[in-house]
This record gives sequence, structure tokens and C-alpha cells, in this order.
Amino acid sequence: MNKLKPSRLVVGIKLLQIFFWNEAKVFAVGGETCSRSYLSHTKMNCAMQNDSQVIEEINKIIPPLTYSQHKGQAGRIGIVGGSEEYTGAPYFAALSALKVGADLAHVFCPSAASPVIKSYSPELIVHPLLDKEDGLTAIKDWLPRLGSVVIGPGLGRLSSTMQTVKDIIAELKELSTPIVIDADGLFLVTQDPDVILGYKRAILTPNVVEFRRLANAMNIEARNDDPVQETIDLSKALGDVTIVRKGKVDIIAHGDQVLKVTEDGSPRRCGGQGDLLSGSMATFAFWAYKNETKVTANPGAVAAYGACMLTKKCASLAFVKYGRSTTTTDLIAEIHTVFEGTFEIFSNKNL
Ligand SMILES: NC(=O)C1=CN([C@@H]2O[C@H](COP(=O)(O)OP(=O)(O)OC[C@H]3O[C@@H](n4cnc5c(N)ncnc54)[C@H](O)[C@@H]3O)[C@@H](O)[C@H]2O)[C@@H](O)CC1
Ligand SMILES: Nc1ncnc2c1ncn2[C@@H]1O[C@H](COP(=O)(O)OP(=O)(O)OP(=O)(O)O)[C@@H](O)[C@H]1O
Ligand SMILES: [Mg+2]
Repeated sequence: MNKLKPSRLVVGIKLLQIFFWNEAKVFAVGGETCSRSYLSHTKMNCAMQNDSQVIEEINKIIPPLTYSQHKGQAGRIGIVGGSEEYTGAPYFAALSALKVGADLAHVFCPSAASPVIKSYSPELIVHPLLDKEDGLTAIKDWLPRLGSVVIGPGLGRLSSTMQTVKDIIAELKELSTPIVIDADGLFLVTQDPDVILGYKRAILTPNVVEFRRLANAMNIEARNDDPVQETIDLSKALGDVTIVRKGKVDIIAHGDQVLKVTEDGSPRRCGGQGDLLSGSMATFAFWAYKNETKVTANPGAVAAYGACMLTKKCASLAFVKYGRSTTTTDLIAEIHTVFEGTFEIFSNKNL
């Protein structure tokens, strides 16, 4: 009997997925109206009424792949994170930033985490500076060279680390660098919201628990029946930062501007998927702010949407293959396929 080899089966499944995504996009162009989505709070929401329109915006910010680009132009991303306990989180974030298309990823971590993170991957540049006496000075030398920075994956909550991170955030604000804040970075914001208050290039990516902590810290009225309004309220209370409220549906709010990612994702809740999201978002954020005149929506919201869509599709594709065994490494392995199936690739143009 002519049996289908497992590898062919996998390729077949991938092709079907890509086909159906493209079909869905075409359907969205033809069939969607503002009333379909919950994007009804502002004029901007109506302007960005369906997935294909937002993806068009994202296509405008993706850098072309040409032989004339030099290393660093597609992104030099910083990750401030890691601790003795958590070394996987900054690794997942940094590798995801690279796999989405950044050229270089720098991890700034404490000494104890550094050899571990280095040994996971030779592709990461790892600086064991976070707990060094003169570490902040050395880190400050690097910051102007970074296109965007993720603060928080696996960072831990030592008060000495938190003070250094506050100083790093202050410097990044001076430089107008886009900042993605996740995990223990969000803990810092909960303790001291002033560190990020009013910085419009900040993107905060809370999970369910982190959102509740932030909302409580900012005295946001709980609205169980209207999570969108609650997310808008938090964004406004923090001075129009971008909030990405992760969940079955991801809700993105930048002031009154709202986008929603309703992609299925997966029912597997293994740790590290939020790190894939924050790392990939940093690369999109660098591209979006660099090309902010090309997009009509807020660049932070556009970047967030790209990363949320990508992460959910990676989860979905990995789950088809590995089911209950799916781990974040399996999701990262799908970034290339998902990127090609979702966004326009400018390879072979302007060579
Ligand atoms: N491999 C790694 O090194 C990883 C490290 N991580 C790091 O681990 C540290 C702690 O992160 P946590 O996310 O555990 O934060 P917390 O330590 O604040 O714990 C949050 C708690 O809420 C629970 N929770 C999560 N989603 C929930 C939901 N929808 N409903 C009810 N409860 C829910 C979790 O099980 C957890 O017990 C951070 O530094 C983070 O970056 C994570 O990123 C996961 C991967
Ligand atoms: N209930 C859910 N159903 C489907 N997808 C979900 C659900 N909850 C979260 N996700 C997705 O999982 C990804 C990570 O979100 P999650 O809430 O797990 O972050 P996190 O807890 O910070 O993860 P991490 O373990 O990396 O810290 C996002 O893409 C989000 O959309
Ligand atoms: Mg997390």
C-alpha cells in the first residue's frame, strides 16, 4: 500500500494552513465591516476594521531583503532579563526577535544567568552586566545602538535589579527607543507606574494576572462585561501607552485606538509563549517606529498586532503537529512558515 511519509504529511498540512489563511484574508477584504469587530470605539477603529487592513499596514513596515542592506539595519534588539532562576524566558524572547528578522539580539542579564543563556545559543550576544557594580555605565553605552528593547522576561524581582532597570528605562525614554515591557518589568510598573507614565512608545504585554495587578495599581474600575473598555482605561491611565492584554483573544489598546486578534492559537498553555510574543514584538516595534510615517494607525498598535497574530498562528501550527507535547521551542520553529504565510515578503526586490 502506498503510505504517506510523515514528513510529506507535515508539508501537506503546512500548505493547507497557508492556503486557508490566504483564503481568510481575501474573505475579510470582501466581507468585513466595522460592525463585525469590536473595533467600534473610535474613528481609527473603523478605519482599521479588519485583519487584512492591519496586515497591509504591517507589510508597509517590513524591511525589504536586499543585498545592499548592512548588518543592524533590520534591527538590533535588546532584552533586559534573566536571573539565576529564569534563563529560558530571555532566550525565547531574544531568539524570537532574531527569527522574525532582526539582525542582532543583545541580552543584558545578571552574571549567574549569562553562561547558561550563552550556552543555549551562539546567536545571542550576552552581557553579564545587570548585577555588576559599574554595569549600568556599560549598559548605557549600548543603549543608543539598540532599535528597541524588551524589559522583563525572567528578570526576577530583586530590588537592586529593579533600580538598575529603572535607570535603563529612563535612558531609553531619553533616546525615544520603543520599549516592550513584560513579566517582571510589569511588576516594576505596578510598584511604580511613574517609570513609564506618559511614554507613548511603551508597549505593555500583561497576561491575565499581570493585567489585574496593573489595573488595581491604577485604580481602574473593574468591568467584567467590557474588557475592551477596561483595556482602554488602563492605557489612558498610564498616559496612552500601548496595552496588549493577552488571552484567548488579544486586546490591543493605545488610548482610544483598539485592535483585537481573534486568531485561534492553541489550547496548550506551556510557559514561554509570552516571551515569543514580547521578543517578536520588539522587532515589529523597531520596524513600525522607524516607518511611522507609512502607517495610519499607532505604530505600537500595528507592531503589537503583527506579533500577536504571529504568535497565535505559531501556536496553532505547532499544536497541529505536537498536540499535548507542544513546547515554546516548537512554536519558534514555526515563525518562518507563519511569517511567509501571513505577511508580504519583499525578497528579490530592488536587489
Ligand atoms: N522558561 C522560563 O524561563 C520561563 C520563565 N518565565 C518567567 O517566570 C517569571 C514569573 O512569571 P509568571 O507568569 O509565572 O508570573 P507570576 O509569578 O506573577 O505568576 C502568575 C501566576 O498566575 C497564574 N496564571 C497565569 N495565567 C493565569 C490565568 N489565565 N488565570 C489564573 N491564573 C493564571 C500562573 O500560573 C502563575 O502562578 C517571569 O520572570 C517570567 O518571565 C515565564 O516567561 C515562562 C518561561
Ligand atoms: N486562553 C487562551 N487561549 C488561547 N490562547 C491564549 C490563551 N491565553 C493566552 N493565550 C495566548 O498565549 C500567548 C501568551 O500569552 P500568556 O497569557 O500565556 O502569556 P504569559 O503568561 O506571559 O506567558 P509566559 O509563560 O511566556 O510568561 C499569547 O499569544 C496569547 O494570545
Ligand atoms: Mg509572561
